[in-house]
Amino acid sequence: MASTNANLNPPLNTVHLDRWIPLYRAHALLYSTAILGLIYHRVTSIFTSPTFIDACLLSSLLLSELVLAFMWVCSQSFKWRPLDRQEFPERLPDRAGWPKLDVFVCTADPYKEPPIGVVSTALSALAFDYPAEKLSVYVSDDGGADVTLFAFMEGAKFARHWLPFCRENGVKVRSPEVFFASDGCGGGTEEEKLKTMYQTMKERVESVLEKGSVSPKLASSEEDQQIFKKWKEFSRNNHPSVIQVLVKSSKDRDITGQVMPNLIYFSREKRPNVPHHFKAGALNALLRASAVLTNAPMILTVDCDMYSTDPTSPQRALCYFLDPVASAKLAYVQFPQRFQGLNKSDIYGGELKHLYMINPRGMDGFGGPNYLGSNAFLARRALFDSSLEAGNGHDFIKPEMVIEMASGVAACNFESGTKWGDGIGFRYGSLSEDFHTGFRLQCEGWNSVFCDPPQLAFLGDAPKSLHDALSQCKRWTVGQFEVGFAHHSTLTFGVRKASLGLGLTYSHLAFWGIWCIPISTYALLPQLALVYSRPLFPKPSDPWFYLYGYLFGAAYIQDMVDFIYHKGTFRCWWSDQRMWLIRSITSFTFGSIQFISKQLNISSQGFNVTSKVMDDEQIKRYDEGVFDFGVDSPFFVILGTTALLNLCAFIVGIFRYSMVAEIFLAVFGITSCWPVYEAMLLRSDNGKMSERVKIRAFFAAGIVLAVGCVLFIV
Ligand SMILES: O=c1ccn([C@@H]2O[C@H](COP(=O)(O)OP(=O)(O)O[C@H]3O[C@H](CO)[C@@H](O)[C@H](O)[C@H]3O)[C@@H](O)[C@H]2O)c(=O)[nH]1
Ligand SMILES: [Mn+2]
Repeated sequence: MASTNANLNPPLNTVHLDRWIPLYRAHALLYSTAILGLIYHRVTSIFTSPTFIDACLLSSLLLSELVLAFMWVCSQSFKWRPLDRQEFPERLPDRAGWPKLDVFVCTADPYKEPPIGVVSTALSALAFDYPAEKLSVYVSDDGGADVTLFAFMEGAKFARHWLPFCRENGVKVRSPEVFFASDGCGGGTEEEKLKTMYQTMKERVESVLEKGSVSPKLASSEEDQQIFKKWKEFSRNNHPSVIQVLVKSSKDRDITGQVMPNLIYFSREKRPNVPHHFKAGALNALLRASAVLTNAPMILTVDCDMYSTDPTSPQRALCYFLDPVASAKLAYVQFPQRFQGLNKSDIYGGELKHLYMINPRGMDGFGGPNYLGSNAFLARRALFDSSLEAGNGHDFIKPEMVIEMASGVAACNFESGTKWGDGIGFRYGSLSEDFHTGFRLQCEGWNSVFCDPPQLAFLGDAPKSLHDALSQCKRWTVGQFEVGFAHHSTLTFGVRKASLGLGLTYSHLAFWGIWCIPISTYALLPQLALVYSRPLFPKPSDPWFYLYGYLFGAAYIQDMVDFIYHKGTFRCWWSDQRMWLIRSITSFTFGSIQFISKQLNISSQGFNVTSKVMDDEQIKRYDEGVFDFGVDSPFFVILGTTALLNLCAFIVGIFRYSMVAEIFLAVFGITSCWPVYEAMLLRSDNGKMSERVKIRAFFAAGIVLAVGCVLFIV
């Protein structure tokens, strides 16, 4: 299929179906027959099992296999009709016909997200190759931090030099932080001058960050001084809305006299005891405030660490928004999230290739990818009809009045009694507001597009410590469950309102967390069976043995081929699958527990922002590909326990030849747990596992063995 657009000749974009689809489907057919065979075998062996305990043990394996089968069925829709798209920005109409663009950069904590990094991200968007009078960059500061505002005041001054420099030298990566950390572009003395300017600004910002507040002396004007004086009474969760227009397109010029885009600092009002709904709340407040100020029909959301690496990416998005057919119900154009500085084997699977590259292509075949929170161009009208809003894009006619109006809509109680967060704007009720918002939009009949051009568009930071990576995944697990188990569930509502294919893909993501059941079972039960010599799987002489072998082998091989086909390497695939196992027994397990306690009102945890700072030693370890177990975390206790049990099973059961399947699982467990043994027994650096964690792991392993003894022997 090559669907071209009849109205436009030549088209702005084209779509092709993946050429391997027949192969995927043939394999799916074969594999599903094998799954049915396995379930049949399990059920019959349960009914013919000699004792009640045997029946229970086999039933728990059956439960695990049913979960795996459910996840497999859902995942098939990613493979059913993946799409490849191509855009032709050179065919876009004249710039005069382009819509306005508002960019939202979110930050939440100056100590976890260094302000200078946020400024660099914002500058990379400010320097987009886009008509300056149509572009506005907003930074949403949920940390309500004066140092962030200070950093942006400095950044605004720097931008006057930076934008023309990028334009004149054809710079691609327009984040100054990244540009100056690299070799630059051979821009001569001008480049040297800018580098010094940037370094000075960075040092000023960092010294303010160290001091903890901006002394009014640092402010460059009387007016700015007044602003920082007010901050004395502000705290993170108790302050009025602050809106500062730092660069004003209608008035400010860069050093070459050219028009500049708007740059606006924004921090919504926050009060204790008024729920603020984390990032979704911030985006909604900004959605309203920006409607008053600039009201661009196209919005780009980026996380503070996701800078642009291609100044022309808005033009790619336009290839869909200006296409009369594709744009009719288009809610967003999603670019992939890619990450910088991953080590060679990507030990923590930070690339998340399935999540950010493979799955969205698959969802595109059914109406579009989920919204990934960052790197997405959204149609404002899909989020809310801004013509209803007071103000409505005043282009700064009466500055004081307009700012007052914008502050009014950013008030913390503005939303009470309205449909904001439920039907309008970014959706509340899930810690994964991006997942929830995309899902609901698609259920309402909106489409999306996955735009993955050969030229990288955005680059960001992935967690580079094991604990951070697992905590982030735990938050996602809770957030996705909140969508999966909601009244408007992905499985029921999604399948009905969006489509079967899309409903299943969303369900696959929403129910990730239940992978903890099969993986934990497979990581413990066959190993106990091996220790106590009580087979759970068929012997190699039994033909059913080969069915299990096929199911395991084919799943792994398909995953590996898929990974490598999508520009991966074998080593990275190995890390990716190992991290999936690690996440399953840690993040998914704790996430599930947290979700349940939240439902039962026992406890609830908010949005724990991922830290974007690390100390030098941590960075060195990461770069060398060495795992970091250096914090006391319950995640590591579970990992230690699992590693010990697999080792123990292997040592005790190595000669039980009739239990080949169980021995294989133990060996597989040991191979996957190798970094855990190193951290427990062989290492002496600060990233090793602490004594406390080790003792707990040994203790827990002992308890599991004792329980196993009761189950298998008594
Ligand atoms: O109360 C909050 C919490 C977070 N953020 C911002 O949200 C973004 C994402 O936060 P981060 O801690 O980096 O979360 P990640 O898990 O890395 O982010 C992924 O997952 C989030 C949902 O869980 C999405 O919002 C993100 O776009 C997606 O990249 C950052 O820019 C934060 O500043 C806020 O603005 N307010
Ligand atoms: Mn992030």
